Amino acid sequence: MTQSMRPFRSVLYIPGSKERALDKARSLPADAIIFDLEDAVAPDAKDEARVTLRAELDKGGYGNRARLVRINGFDTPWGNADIQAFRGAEVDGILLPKVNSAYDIETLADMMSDVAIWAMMETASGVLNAKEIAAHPRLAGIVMGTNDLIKELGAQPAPDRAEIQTALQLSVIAARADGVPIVDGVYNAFKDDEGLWNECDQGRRLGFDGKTLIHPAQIEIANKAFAPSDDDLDLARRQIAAFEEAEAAGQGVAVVDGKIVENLHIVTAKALIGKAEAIAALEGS
Ligand SMILES: CC(C)(COP(=O)(O)OP(=O)(O)OC[C@H]1O[C@@H](n2cnc3c(N)ncnc32)[C@H](O)[C@@H]1OP(=O)(O)O)[C@@H](O)C(=O)NCCC(=O)NCCSC(=O)C[C@H](O)C(=O)O
Ligand SMILES: [Mg+2]
Repeated sequence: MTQSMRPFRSVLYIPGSKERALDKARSLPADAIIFDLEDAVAPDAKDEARVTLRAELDKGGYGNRARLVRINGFDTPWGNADIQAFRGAEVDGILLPKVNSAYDIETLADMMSDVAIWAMMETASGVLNAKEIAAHPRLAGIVMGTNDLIKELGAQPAPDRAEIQTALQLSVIAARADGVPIVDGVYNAFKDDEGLWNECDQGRRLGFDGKTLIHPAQIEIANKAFAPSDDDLDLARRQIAAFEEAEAAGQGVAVVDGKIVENLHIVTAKALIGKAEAIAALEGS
């Protein structure tokens, strides 16, 4: 599946130290997995987690889910060993935490020549440099780190996320300007389904491709929230049919449900149908 068509509705973090969770993930319906060596793993478990995770990835069994490994930063005692351990591993990307500028991507690109690089957007500098980070030729995707961002801003988290709206939007704009996927941050209250749904809905309206998750129970909600609904698809098909009819009659505009439909709406409608087909292909694989 090409990067641009790959669904990223649900992106589940799994601590690299938890063998049982690493195994369970083989049967979970997440679109993508972040195998975490950073914040989900305690300092004294880092070395063992690296070995455990590499062995599990070598065993395989994760199907068509995108597999990203979140390494520790270069400025930590573990970053370099993580890079050595995952050279040549069967993964779809390496996720670098706390990226501040395109220089950080360049540094990792020099150390790992053959793997797609993803960036965590979770520092004030990173957000201010989002455009140059997204534009780096090796950058394949962006993950919001909203916990670290709130911490660094000294902000107070609120249900409407007003404190990070600007950062969320700047990051989406940067990702879209360079055509890379972007997924929203985690919802910490993993037993609060209604709160998760509302935050997924907000993320979808802002333009995110999906949401990062911390618990398997969150997958179904994110998959539903970020998939085109039956009503969306029905409207898209009716728009395409009406526009084709208008074009055949020599007109450049159609009307559906009392609203004008122009060529730009048809581009969106076809992209929506393409997304639904990519989801069906992933779920059927
Ligand atoms: C949050 C948890 C600590 C909860 O764990 P636990 O109490 O064990 O949950 P359950 O008993 O309900 O688990 C039920 C079964 O599900 C498996 N499980 C749990 N979590 C995962 C998972 N993430 N992936 C796969 N499988 C999982 C358990 O093993 C149980 O299985 P079984 O025994 O077979 O029934 C825990 O969910 C957890 O550790 N979550 C991940 C936390 C994490 O990754 N945190 C770091 C990423 S978030 C972050 O860093 C954001 C960013 O950087 C920022 O700045 O915002
Ligand atoms: Mg973080």
